[in-house]
Amino acid sequence: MSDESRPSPTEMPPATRANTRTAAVIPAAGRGVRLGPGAPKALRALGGTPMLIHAVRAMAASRGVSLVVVVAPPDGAAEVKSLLDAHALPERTDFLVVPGGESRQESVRLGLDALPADYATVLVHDAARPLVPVDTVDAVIEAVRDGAPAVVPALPLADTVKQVEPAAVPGEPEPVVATPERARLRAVQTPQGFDRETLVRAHETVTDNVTDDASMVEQLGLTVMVVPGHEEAFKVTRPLDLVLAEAVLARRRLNDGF
Ligand SMILES: Nc1ccn([C@@H]2O[C@H](COP(=O)(O)OP(=O)(O)OP(=O)(O)O)[C@@H](O)[C@H]2O)c(=O)n1
Ligand SMILES: C[C@](O)(CO)[C@H](O)COP(=O)(O)O
Repeated sequence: MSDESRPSPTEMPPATRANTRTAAVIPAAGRGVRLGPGAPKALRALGGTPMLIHAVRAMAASRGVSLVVVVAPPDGAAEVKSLLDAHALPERTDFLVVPGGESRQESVRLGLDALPADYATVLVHDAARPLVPVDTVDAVIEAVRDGAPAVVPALPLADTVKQVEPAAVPGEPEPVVATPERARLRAVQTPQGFDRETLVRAHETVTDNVTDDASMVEQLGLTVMVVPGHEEAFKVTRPLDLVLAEAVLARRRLNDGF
């Protein structure tokens, strides 16, 4: 629905208006094992500021997001609360901090459990994707509000992908069993956007441990829609990703003149 055809908030009946509210859940409870030893990944510095603060700002930059729920490392909720207090964040946005769980799936569920009743749209955004541009966030929200039960931002792949028979011994050559048609493949990012009831049902129904919320909705038999992702929404997973993130941030600061 375009902005012109959507009723303005004051024209909507109260129930509908309340139902358009969007909250962002940020799972930030991971250790970051693949990044190497150190503090939990979300608390590590990027351009001198914790990665989590960048991710929170990226969500709060969208005028569609009025609540951010940060899912903190299990023993780090107090530290995360202090960090949010210490950094400038938009006044129009509310913040909640809850302790996370053993898996990403559990952390997201704990974030969902903390949501007040009047949020009908939920974004789930990795703290490990600190540089997602606001246009990507807005595109995901728009597609959910237009009626999709689940929306993911995604990019076409740069590399050909092979499906293999995994080697019994790591590092040994692996036989290729298929080459999926690259034009039909997409690399999925976050924020992923959901009709809240759908995401809650997915988390209640899917018991095998999956890291991608949208794939849980697929398991319900519902269609997940894809909107264009962004190169700068990459996930900081390994050490080289942190080098790239520092470079992207430095370029932004240069372009912004500070
Ligand atoms: N128990 C967990 C595990 C992961 N996450 C979050 O899920 C997001 C995506 O996970 P990933 O990048 O894989 O982070 P880690 O699990 O920390 O990474 P690793 O597998 O390298 O330890 C991150 O923001 C991470 O903090 C979480 O909230 N709770
Ligand atoms: C949700 C996600 O970021 C989509 O690409 C991804 O599934 C997270 O996976 P990870 O195993 O936690 O890195």
